[in-house]
Amino acid sequence: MSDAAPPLRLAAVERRYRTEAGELPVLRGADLVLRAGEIVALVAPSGTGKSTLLHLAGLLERPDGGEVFVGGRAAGTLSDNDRTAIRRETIGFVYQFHHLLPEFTAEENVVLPQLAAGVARGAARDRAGALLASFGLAGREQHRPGRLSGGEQQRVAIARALANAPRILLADEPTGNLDVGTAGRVFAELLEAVRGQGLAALIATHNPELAARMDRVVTLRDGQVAEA
Ligand SMILES: Nc1ncnc2c1ncn2[C@@H]1O[C@H](COP(=O)(O)OP(=O)(O)OP(=O)(O)O)[C@@H](O)[C@H]1O
Repeated sequence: MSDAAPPLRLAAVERRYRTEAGELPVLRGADLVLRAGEIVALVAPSGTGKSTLLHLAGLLERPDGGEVFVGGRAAGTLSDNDRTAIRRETIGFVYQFHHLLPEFTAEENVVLPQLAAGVARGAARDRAGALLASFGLAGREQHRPGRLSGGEQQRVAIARALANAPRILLADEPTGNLDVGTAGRVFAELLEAVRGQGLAALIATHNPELAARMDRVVTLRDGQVAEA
């Protein structure tokens, strides 16, 4: 991995879905560079491909054309196992709905991705505790998601995304499921964590006030990334 390379680069990325009505071209040559420490808002109308772009950027899917570079490595040439390893070690995800494992405690939800990355359980628990405390969740580590508020659940999901000290954070409407006041607070905490750790972030939101708190705003137009 080259230090000079940006954490994330999309080059001429294409994605088409096959539907009953025929082929739906969603991304048609999308280019995007995410520099180290840069927080970019992705603001575009519903159905224009924000989630699709985030899935491709996060190596959850492969593009139909073009290339995704993570830390300068072309992801298209890698095996599924290598892509999984890069995703686990380099990229953190936050979704609109927390997707926490309901039968596990808050702490376990933050510990598990670390165990998957080979971290010893003791160290993983220490890091989970510190992360949860940084999001105001000290004392709630042993609660299952069902016993936490929506804002608390989303804070645990953010802590989980940061568990393996990623270089890149990708978020799809991370506070879209919360009331306005809670959304504003959780979003501020998310940005503080991302800035504090010097991560590059790409965050899709429909909320222009939240977008204005980021470094740069991009949109999707005709299947391409454009400055907003
Ligand atoms: N697996 C799929 N198969 C077929 N069509 C899909 C699939 N996933 C997404 N689409 C279509 O692709 C387009 C882009 O979807 P996507 O979810 O990326 O948009 P979005 O900008 O994230 O929307 P929203 O803001 O509503 O979440 C939409 O028209 C959607 O219906």
